[in-house]
Amino acid sequence: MSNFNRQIRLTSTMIRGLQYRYFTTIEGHRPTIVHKQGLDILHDPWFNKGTAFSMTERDRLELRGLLPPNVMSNEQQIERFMADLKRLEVQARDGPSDTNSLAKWRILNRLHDRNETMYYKVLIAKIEEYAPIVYTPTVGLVCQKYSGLFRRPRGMYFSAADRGEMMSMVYNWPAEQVDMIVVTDGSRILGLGDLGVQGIGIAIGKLDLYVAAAGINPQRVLPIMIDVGTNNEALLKDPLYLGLQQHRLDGEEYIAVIDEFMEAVFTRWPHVIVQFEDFQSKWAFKLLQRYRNSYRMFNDDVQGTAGVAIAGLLGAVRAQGRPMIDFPKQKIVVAGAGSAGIGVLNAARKTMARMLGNNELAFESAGSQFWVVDAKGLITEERENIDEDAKPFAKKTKEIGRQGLREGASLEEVVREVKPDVLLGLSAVGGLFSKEVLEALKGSTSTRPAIFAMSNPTTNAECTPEEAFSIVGENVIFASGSPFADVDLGNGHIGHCNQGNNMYLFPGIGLGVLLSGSRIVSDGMLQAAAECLAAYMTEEEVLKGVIYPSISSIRDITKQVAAAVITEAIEEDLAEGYREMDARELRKLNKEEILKHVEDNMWNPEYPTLIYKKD
Ligand SMILES: NC(=O)C1=CN([C@@H]2O[C@H](COP(=O)(O)OP(=O)(O)OC[C@H]3O[C@@H](n4cnc5c(N)ncnc54)[C@H](O)[C@@H]3O)[C@@H](O)[C@H]2O)C=CC1
Ligand SMILES: CC(=O)C(=O)O
Ligand SMILES: [Mg+2]
Repeated sequence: MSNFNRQIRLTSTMIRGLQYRYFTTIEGHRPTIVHKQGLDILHDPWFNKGTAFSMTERDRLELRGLLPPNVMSNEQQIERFMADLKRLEVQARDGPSDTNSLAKWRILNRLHDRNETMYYKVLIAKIEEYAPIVYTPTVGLVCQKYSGLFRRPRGMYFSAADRGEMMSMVYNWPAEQVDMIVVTDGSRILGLGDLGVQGIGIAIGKLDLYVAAAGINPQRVLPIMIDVGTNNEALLKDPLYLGLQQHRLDGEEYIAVIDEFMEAVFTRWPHVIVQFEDFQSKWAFKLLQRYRNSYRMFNDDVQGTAGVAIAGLLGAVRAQGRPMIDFPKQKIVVAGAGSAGIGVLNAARKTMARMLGNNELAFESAGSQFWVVDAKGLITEERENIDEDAKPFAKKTKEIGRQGLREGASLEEVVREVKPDVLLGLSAVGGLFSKEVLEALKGSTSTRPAIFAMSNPTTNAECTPEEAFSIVGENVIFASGSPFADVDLGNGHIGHCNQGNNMYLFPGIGLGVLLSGSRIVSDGMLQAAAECLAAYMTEEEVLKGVIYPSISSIRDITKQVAAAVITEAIEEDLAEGYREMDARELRKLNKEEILKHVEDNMWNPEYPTLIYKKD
């Protein structure tokens, strides 16, 4: 090729490259019109790009001179930010500490308050590192200290003092459209109990995952705290506590507040989805039954946790080298009969019953596979004042007599006599799976017993992976609610620590419900989400004891879960569509197209080109 021809070819390649960049800029990053300039832009976290404003944009927005002259690329900006966080890691020579984690949370939170796009860029890119900061375990610490940490409000507060006002105050929120609300009354935050108004931290953390994992637009999420008081005596006495300093409302008064809140948010945003989070068990089930057929809502602790547990339990069966259909043969001991434990028990029983033929006999037979232990020991039909929700799982006196057990038997006794395949903890009691309990589990009839220490945060885990692998054996399957590092078992063997947390489902459930346009969240949609998560793991992975995916793939898992939820909504004739895709269009899509539709609707943190126009 002559030099001339080479030159022509090079030039046309360059032009094609330029055209490509030009067109992708137009297609992918439509300019955004802003009505502010100068410092007002820099102080608005939604539009602020900090040092990444280009020179032309600085001119357009009257920013010239308000920023240091060197324009940074996105990558350089993140590098500068990370250097700050890395310095903290070097300082923490003794490993992660609460002080260190809180310092990281502060740094990230400050980034959120000045540049939201970059905050989500960092969170998505480094989700493995920062999910434990914005979510469990650090979010627990943040909630405990929230009255001191509070600087800028994030979300809305509806209090018992706002009765009669909610329908109008909901219009104080600036966004015309809200897709996702996470609401708590702060009565049971993780395993940390009643934290009152400070519980808003968990709603914020969950919504950060909605943005990072499900690509819900951060301008359309709303964390909400319903402050009906607190029964936490320390907070009631603390002069710096930010919430209502009165005991919690109860009974009809409490329900009236929640009813008013639901009516207000659904009146302003009829398409919103409301996720109930960390309500004490006493109310979790009642509110779920009250609203689930009339509002687009679900309870994450009851329903999200159940789906994640089912996926893990099915994974454990596969890890034993058995087909999933053998699930109904598993003997399962559950420690904890609160919202999470009972949610898991109901879902696991239904799953087993379906596998056994889906009739009354199958349902009865499935029930006999569970032994439930709460703070008073084994629950049997002899239990006085038994909770209605726990009643279906109370053991028959005759049956447990044959097993050498009795009402109130200790967890250790139950594990020793039952020799279960699975020991699952949702008790909020750190260390409940003591040396004695784990020793008893060594007698399990399973080739590969599974331990789910699902309580949060880390200090509330029923046992650590080190304890599980060292006491029960290297073959054990282990999952915990909060993240733990894998365990080096020596000889090149690694004991894998799975994170069994509802974060693998709630973002996909929310996104799927949103895009399907279904007016309710049906059991079938939740089941489809759980099955999708279970099927995500390959045979090779589960045989290695890996029953949940790595959090680094959470955006992909969420996409798949959302697609499964939409597909089920279509099958159940519940899909009504959302925005430009109505129900008729949605029904025409095949599997691949549904996945693409989900992906196309996931928000990505990219700086838009800003153009100024006078108001
Ligand atoms: N990994 C995950 O995705 C999730 C984990 N959780 C965790 O589950 C835990 C429990 O949540 P809820 O059910 O809402 O709480 P809850 O307080 O309503 O229930 C706790 C249950 O544990 C029982 N319990 C207390 N002491 C016990 C003991 N010594 N032995 C056996 N049982 C005992 C209680 O009697 C009660 O039935 C929390 O730590 C929470 O963080 C909850 C939802 C999701
Ligand atoms: C993970 C979660 O939802 C909980 O611990 O309550
Ligand atoms: Mg929760």
